[in-house]
Amino acid sequence: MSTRRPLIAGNWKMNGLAASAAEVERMIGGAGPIASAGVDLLICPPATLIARLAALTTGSPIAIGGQDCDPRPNGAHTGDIAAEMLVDAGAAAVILGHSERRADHGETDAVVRAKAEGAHRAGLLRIVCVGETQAERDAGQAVSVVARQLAESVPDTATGADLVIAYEPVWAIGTGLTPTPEDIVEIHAAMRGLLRTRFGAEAEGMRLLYGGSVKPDNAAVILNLPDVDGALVGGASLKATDFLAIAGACAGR
Ligand SMILES: O=C(CO)COP(=O)(O)O
Repeated sequence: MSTRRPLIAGNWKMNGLAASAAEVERMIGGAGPIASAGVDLLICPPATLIARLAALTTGSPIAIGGQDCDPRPNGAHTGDIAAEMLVDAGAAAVILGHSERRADHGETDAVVRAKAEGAHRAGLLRIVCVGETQAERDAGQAVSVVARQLAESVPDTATGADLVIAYEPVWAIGTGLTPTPEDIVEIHAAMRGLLRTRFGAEAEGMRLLYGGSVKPDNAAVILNLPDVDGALVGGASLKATDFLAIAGACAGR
């Protein structure tokens, strides 16, 4: 068993209104034993809820994060949010390069890398997402696509303490489909190897999350795989009971 602290992170995507605070209150209510078992918990709501939920979770085991940030610290960029603003609102982490942003907003590896530099400047934990499409997997390119994204999206400043990678195969997101355990192990082992080659001993501290249709009923199998240090959970992170069940499966490893 590794010494890395597992992380269960929830990505709420474009979901959540002020009333969602009640769900987070329920999460706080069940988080104690999970945190005591050494599992880190993070919820990444839409930007509009960061300050509210950061205030709510202060003193609890649940941290709050953003879902994106601009690379620049401030300026005339209407609608964009700097990493420093996420910190100011109470965020401790940020998700970067999610496949939905890569697809919806044309984010390239170079853009994701610049955003990760911005997050570093602001002192945020960076969760960089990688993952192949169905067509890429069918073409036998899953490992090479992830290797390229890892090489080009992760900045040289990455450390074990401030970089998390989330492997999220695009075809597994929101579909109820997941890779086989063997396929997850193959990708995570490849990622660990590439990070070791590039970052040496720092790579041992970098947490590798799996994401894509993680649910209470598959969490235990996935979270017990080698080099899986937690999960990035979409739909199931919107409900306290599901999120806590997944995190509980992690605590029980
Ligand atoms: O994209 C995801 C998390 O970032 C995964 O979403 P689902 O868990 O809803 O498949």
